[in-house]
Amino acid sequence: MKNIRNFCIIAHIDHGKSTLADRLLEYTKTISERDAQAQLLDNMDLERERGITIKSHAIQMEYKVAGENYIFNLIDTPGHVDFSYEVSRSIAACEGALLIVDASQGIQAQTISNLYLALEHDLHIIPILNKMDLPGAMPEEVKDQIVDLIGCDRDEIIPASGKTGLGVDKIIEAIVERIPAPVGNPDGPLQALIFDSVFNSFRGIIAYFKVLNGEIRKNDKVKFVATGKEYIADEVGTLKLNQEPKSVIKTGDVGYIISGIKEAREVKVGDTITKVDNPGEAIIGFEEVKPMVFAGIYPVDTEDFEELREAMHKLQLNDASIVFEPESSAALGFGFRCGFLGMLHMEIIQERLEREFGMTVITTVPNVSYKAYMTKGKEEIIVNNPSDLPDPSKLDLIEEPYIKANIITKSDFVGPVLSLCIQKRGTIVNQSYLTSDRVELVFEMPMGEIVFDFYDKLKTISKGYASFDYHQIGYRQSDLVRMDIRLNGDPVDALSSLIHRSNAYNFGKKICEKLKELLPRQQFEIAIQASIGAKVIARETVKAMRKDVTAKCYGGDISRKRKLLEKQKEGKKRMRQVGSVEIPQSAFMAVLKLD
Ligand SMILES: Nc1nc2c(ncn2[C@@H]2O[C@H](COP(=O)(O)OP(=O)(O)OP(=O)(O)O)[C@@H](O)[C@H]2O)c(=O)[nH]1
Repeated sequence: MKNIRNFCIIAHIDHGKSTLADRLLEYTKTISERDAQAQLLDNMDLERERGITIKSHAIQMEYKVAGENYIFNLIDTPGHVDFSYEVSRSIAACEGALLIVDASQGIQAQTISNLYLALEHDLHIIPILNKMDLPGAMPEEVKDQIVDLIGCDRDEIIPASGKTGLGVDKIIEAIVERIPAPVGNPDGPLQALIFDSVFNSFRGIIAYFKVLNGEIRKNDKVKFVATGKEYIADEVGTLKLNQEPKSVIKTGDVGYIISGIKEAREVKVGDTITKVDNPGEAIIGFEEVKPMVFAGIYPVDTEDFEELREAMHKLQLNDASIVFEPESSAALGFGFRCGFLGMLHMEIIQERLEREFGMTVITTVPNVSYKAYMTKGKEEIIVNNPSDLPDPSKLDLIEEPYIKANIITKSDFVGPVLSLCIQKRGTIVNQSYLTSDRVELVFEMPMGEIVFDFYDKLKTISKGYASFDYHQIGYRQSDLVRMDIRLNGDPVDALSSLIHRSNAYNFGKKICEKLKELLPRQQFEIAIQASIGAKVIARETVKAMRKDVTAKCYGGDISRKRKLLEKQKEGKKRMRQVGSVEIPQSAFMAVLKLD
């Protein structure tokens, strides 16, 4: 145990975590340079393209220092806020963390939030100044920031470059010298923390764990505490480039278990593995991950509903964090109301549906999860879909989730960032200067306001010089109303939204204007209205027009005429009918992109 080092790498997105991890793997000869495809740790296609580590992974290295053999377990953590619970469990499995800061960018919002998580778990921090090879590197300035942030000595900071390999030897040395060995009782009852799981189509779910106490052997009868399920440990082993089966994984070490589990839902990150006889207690800190953002997903072609259902089920096999239930919409037909960890997670699912299953889908306006309390009996109702909101006359109050947002930007942009946040109903709770021209702003704001376009706007107004991170801080009462969109009097359920009363007028007006642009003229006039209850708050009109697609075909070429009519029919399939009005698919997406 004394020669094991468990550590993770924490960094803001794109500060070079994966690249540096590759260098460590090469240096310890865990992989040869030839094996090192662009970035080994991100092995999901989508991840590589997006350059975001979506799922955390772990890999073991062996290295000899001063005649002694060491085992390094590197636990990779996802960098995006949507996956923060996974980050916290990965961190809980470590004793130390490499804190990577891009020398040309300095400390960013996620550097800080991940650092706090690491400090909460008492990890030893090794600060690393990465990308020293860049001409824009500002080592002295960024060192100041790091010293200010974590209160370390200046010479504890290791200058490095994932590109040139600078500093990798120093990092290895520091891992051995500065990160403490794991502690635990090898003779105690088994307690192993699950920090991740992956799906393998041949072997089922593979759970990654760290043994805190006791040991786990092949063929042990084990129990997963939170789910209460029992399994036989068909295979345990360590994670090298591939899985290496072992007969036992002992206290302090990291490994994997395969036990014939078919569904991701049965393996919960944060759960404890113990033995059926002589069980240990659950490790504290387990939380059920809850979806934060909800949206409807509908097949473009209504006939593909069953196919979509199958695809969703398959996705759920390897991504337990997505939830869905069937719903139907007058405008869109049959589909699913899906819950996601966040906006990025939602985009990923949408993309996977397209790529892996060839499904094109319509996604409705996303919303967060609200709590409504009835006047009668104060009954609490969870509202994941605006159309589920009970009649306002029967409602006592509505609550919405709030977040604490951390924004780091240049001092030039403090004004615009402040006004954006205030416009999004945020209140500032702290403002502090990290250096003379970098400011950290802390806001409390409704989560519903950031699901739309907050991040894009923030990037635009700050010319890219703002980083943003958040965590939830509970529910607060709010003056929320349901706004409906009507076309010639018929409500389009898929366009309903829950919104703060003060924003309703503006938002309603914008949607109506946008729809006016998007609705093709039809043979009658179309009234587009935004309403709260019976009260109309905005209105636009699309004038009537008779569109004769064959008008261009003077002359009598019948085949050409037929072709045009066919084309029109094909187009119609992609339209949705509400009452008498046809709505193009793009209209459902367009509300997401309101300026
Ligand atoms: N010049 C230079 N570029 C680097 C260095 N390290 C990484 N990069 C580049 O920076 C970009 C981001 O590197 P990654 O290793 O993917 O960053 P990451 O932190 O793992 O990113 P996420 O997984 O998205 O959080 C890539 O284009 C790398 O090629 C470095 O030391 N010097």
